[in-house]
Amino acid sequence: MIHFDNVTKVYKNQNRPALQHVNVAIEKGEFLFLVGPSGSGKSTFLRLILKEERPSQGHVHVAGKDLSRLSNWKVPHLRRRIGCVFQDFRLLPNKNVFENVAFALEVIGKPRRFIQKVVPEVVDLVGLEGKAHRMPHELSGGEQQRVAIARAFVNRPMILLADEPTGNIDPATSIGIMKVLDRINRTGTTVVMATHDAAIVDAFRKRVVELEDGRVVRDQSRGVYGQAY
Ligand SMILES: Nc1ncnc2c1ncn2[C@@H]1O[C@H](COP(=O)(O)OP(=O)(O)OP(=O)(O)O)[C@@H](O)[C@H]1O
Repeated sequence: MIHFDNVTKVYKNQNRPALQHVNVAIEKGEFLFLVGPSGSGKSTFLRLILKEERPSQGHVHVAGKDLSRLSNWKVPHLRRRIGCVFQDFRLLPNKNVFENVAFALEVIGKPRRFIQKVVPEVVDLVGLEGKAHRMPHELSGGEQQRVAIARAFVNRPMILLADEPTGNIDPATSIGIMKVLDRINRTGTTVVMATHDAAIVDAFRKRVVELEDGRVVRDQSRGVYGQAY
């Protein structure tokens, strides 16, 4: 589903590569934790999948397509098939839960009847039943992140990218967020989650790819956050 083929990324005016000779193959339906210290290249890895950045060397393939050969006009189509969740939720503050999730479908022209049907299903899936009419400021951080996940998933993307989704959330609530991501993964969506959250990584025992100075230093199935000796 996602293949990094000897990918090196050097940003303009930087000497040190953000990623160096990265080879990672992520298959359809996998759940992968991307870990590593600040500045190790995790966000760069995610941005390359979205074609927000281009590799300086090597190739990134997503869903069988080499992104370097993907025309610019096809990039919006690629991004539509990839849901994104961020540390800071990024909800529209003047829209309620239903409207925040519905908006993701409105902007891609889905019919109103379809929106009325699928939004409540996804709001329930993320555990916000009964809260569709709450405004973001009436929700806890964990609940706001659930809305952001619902919005990212409502179009049934093939891939969900999550960049530090539990970064602003207390540990107990983070477990709930992880369970939602796990539920989404079980529907067949490939999930890539960049995180510093050792407790989460240890509790969920998924594949772990660790970056250090832009290099893959570990690729372990059912890993834990620190090195398992
Ligand atoms: N747009 C950019 N221009 C120049 N350098 C950048 C840019 N984005 C990232 N970098 C550099 O690339 C390296 C990797 O950054 P990246 O954001 O991918 O790391 P990260 O692992 O996601 O860090 P964090 O956990 O702090 O988010 C860092 O040295 C960073 O300073």
